[in-house]
Amino acid sequence: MIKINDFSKSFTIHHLNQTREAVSGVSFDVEKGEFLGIVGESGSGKSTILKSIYGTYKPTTGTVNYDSENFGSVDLHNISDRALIKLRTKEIGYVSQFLKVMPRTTTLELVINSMLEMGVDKDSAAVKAEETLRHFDIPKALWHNYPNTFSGGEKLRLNIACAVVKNPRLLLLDEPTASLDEKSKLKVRETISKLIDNGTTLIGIFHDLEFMDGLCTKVYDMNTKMLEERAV
Ligand SMILES: Nc1ncnc2c1ncn2[C@@H]1O[C@H](COP(=O)(O)OP(=O)(O)OP(=O)(O)O)[C@@H](O)[C@H]1O
Repeated sequence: MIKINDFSKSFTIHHLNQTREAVSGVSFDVEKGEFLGIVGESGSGKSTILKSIYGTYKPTTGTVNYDSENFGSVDLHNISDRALIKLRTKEIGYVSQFLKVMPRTTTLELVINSMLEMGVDKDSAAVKAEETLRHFDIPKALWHNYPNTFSGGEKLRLNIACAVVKNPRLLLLDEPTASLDEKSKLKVRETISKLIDNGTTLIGIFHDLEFMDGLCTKVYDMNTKMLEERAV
């Protein structure tokens, strides 16, 4: 479903007039229904790879190919903005540690909107949104609040809720268990397990990959640049 070939990314630091290489020489592929974990030390370029799969960054060299339901096989960096938006709405989800808040949008509305943009009707979206917020232990008292005041863990749980209600074909997870307590981490693990059962393909960055033991089918190590199969 995803094929990354000889990927590298450099950033230009304009005020220093410098170019910095964030990552280079990365190649791997992920088949439909697999769960790839990316490991490596801080600053090794894990998030940069994930953001490039989401189309936020363009690679400096190499290609990122995706086998899309709507468009067939596409090079994610040679498609139109409109196609990329459609992929993000309908096919590819992204969970980061940082919540993207919308002005004057409550927590409940944020989750409902995630589904409305996919074409789900308003009543079904409202029912599913409440069910999902309950599942991720976001207290009802917070549903009508603006989430910009949420704690780190509440924001992360809301981010995951907004992504999973859309039932994406491919879900990118950037440290989805960072700052979560054991109970919330178990919820995330349970959710990932359900997504795998539903055929979702996942690529995730985890500091404690052991927590995903038994779920991860492959691990890419940024230090060795090796892809290793895992028994599940
Ligand atoms: N937009 C950017 N502009 C300039 N440098 C960047 C940018 N994004 C990332 N970098 C640099 O690229 C390198 C890789 O960053 P990245 O966030 O991908 O690492 P990471 O492995 O995900 O780190 P961590 O585990 O600490 O989150 C770092 O040195 C970072 O400073």
